[in-house]
Amino acid sequence: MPALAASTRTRPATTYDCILLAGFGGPEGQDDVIPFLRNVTAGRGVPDERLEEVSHHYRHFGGVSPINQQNRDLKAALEGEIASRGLGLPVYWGNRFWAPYFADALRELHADGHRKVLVLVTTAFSSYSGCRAYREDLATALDEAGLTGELELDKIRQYFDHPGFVEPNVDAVRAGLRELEAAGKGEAPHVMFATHSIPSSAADASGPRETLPDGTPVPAGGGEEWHAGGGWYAAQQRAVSALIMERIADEFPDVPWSLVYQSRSGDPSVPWLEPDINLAIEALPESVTGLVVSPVGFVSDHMEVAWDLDNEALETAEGRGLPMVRVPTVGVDPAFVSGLIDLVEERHVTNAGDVPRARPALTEIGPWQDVCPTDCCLGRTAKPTIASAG
Ligand SMILES: CC1=C(CCC(=O)O)c2cc3nc(cc4[nH]c(cc5[nH]c(cc1n2)c(C)c5CCC(=O)O)c(CCC(=O)O)c4C)C(CCC(=O)O)=C3C
Ligand SMILES: [Fe+2]
Repeated sequence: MPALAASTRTRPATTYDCILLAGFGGPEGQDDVIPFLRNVTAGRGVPDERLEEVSHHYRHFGGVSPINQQNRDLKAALEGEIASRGLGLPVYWGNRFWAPYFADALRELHADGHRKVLVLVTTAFSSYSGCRAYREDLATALDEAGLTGELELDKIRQYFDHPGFVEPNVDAVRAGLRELEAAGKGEAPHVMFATHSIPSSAADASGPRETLPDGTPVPAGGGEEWHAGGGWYAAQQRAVSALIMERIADEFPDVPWSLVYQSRSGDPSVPWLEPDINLAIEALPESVTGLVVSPVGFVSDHMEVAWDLDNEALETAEGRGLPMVRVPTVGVDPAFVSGLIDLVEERHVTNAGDVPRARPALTEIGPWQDVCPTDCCLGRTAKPTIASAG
């Protein structure tokens, strides 16, 4: 392309012609609850008692998970940000486990004439459940919609340490500590970063096995701090949690904190990431005067937050007379929305072969890879995926 054309352009070349917001999905009424849970657990051997137990969480809220409305709100916010930047990229929305399903969204965007899709996943960290499963399910959905080979699907990088994800979390934790202080409980606070537990084997297999995002080989033996215990999934979470605490140290220095896990399921004899948040709350020293819980592992205040934190963890804290403030997830915070569109623009330029944009990353382990190697977050079986190398 002639240099003149590039220099006179006011917006980067449009490499993609639409965005697909890829969500988890959730039930929207009592009749949806069991079919939704069967979708989530299909082929995983999750016992009926567990489905029964989880169905109560949803039943308690009228069978409605807040997650779909949260994704509708995020879609609208992304559309607003795209319009304000003059990017002209329509946003479609599809889910892994509830309508609108991925295949519905792919059929819709294909019928509208789109062919090059940039997928934006509603999870920040790297794991089978948070990255690869979305990529596998999109490959399956392409097949189901008869569109394999018709559509090109790429995915923005996992954004755990992108400023758009980090800054709202920093603000939230800071506000939580101020709230404890205002309530007279800020003398000896503790901060917990809560994230979804996953099987330890899945955690160990999270992220790339052979090649780091910058192309260098993964060190043998996993001796590096970032790779010690829980693979990349836990390493990313440790790094982001530490960063958030560093960011608030000007106002709240030396506040003790911990990374804890929630919502474990499956066979109790199979090891999952620990400690569970409830046990961790019980184990806090008597001297702690107040607890701030930040659900850093999630991007919206969906059921895992509304139930497992706002009911269960809160009850545990109340049980020992400990004031607890659960602070919000990024949701539709303008900084998060704008950060996601920065990530879209970053990819636009990269793929156009134009001058690469800065790839902001606030921890040493980012910026995360744009394209996952084939062995990244590998599950039990290697299924076809979108957006992987080779
Ligand atoms: C890492 C991770 C994320 C974060 C990344 C991401 O956001 O994707 C996440 C998010 C979510 N998980 C959710 C719900 C559920 N997760 C389940 C089961 C499981 N999650 C797992 C992991 C994760 N889950 C795992 C290893 C299982 C075990 C079974 C299996 O291997 O598949 C089950 C089945 C019942 C149970 O066992 O609890 C349910 C109902 C909802 C929707 C909430 C709402 O409705 O508002 C959301 C956003
Ligand atoms: Fe889950």
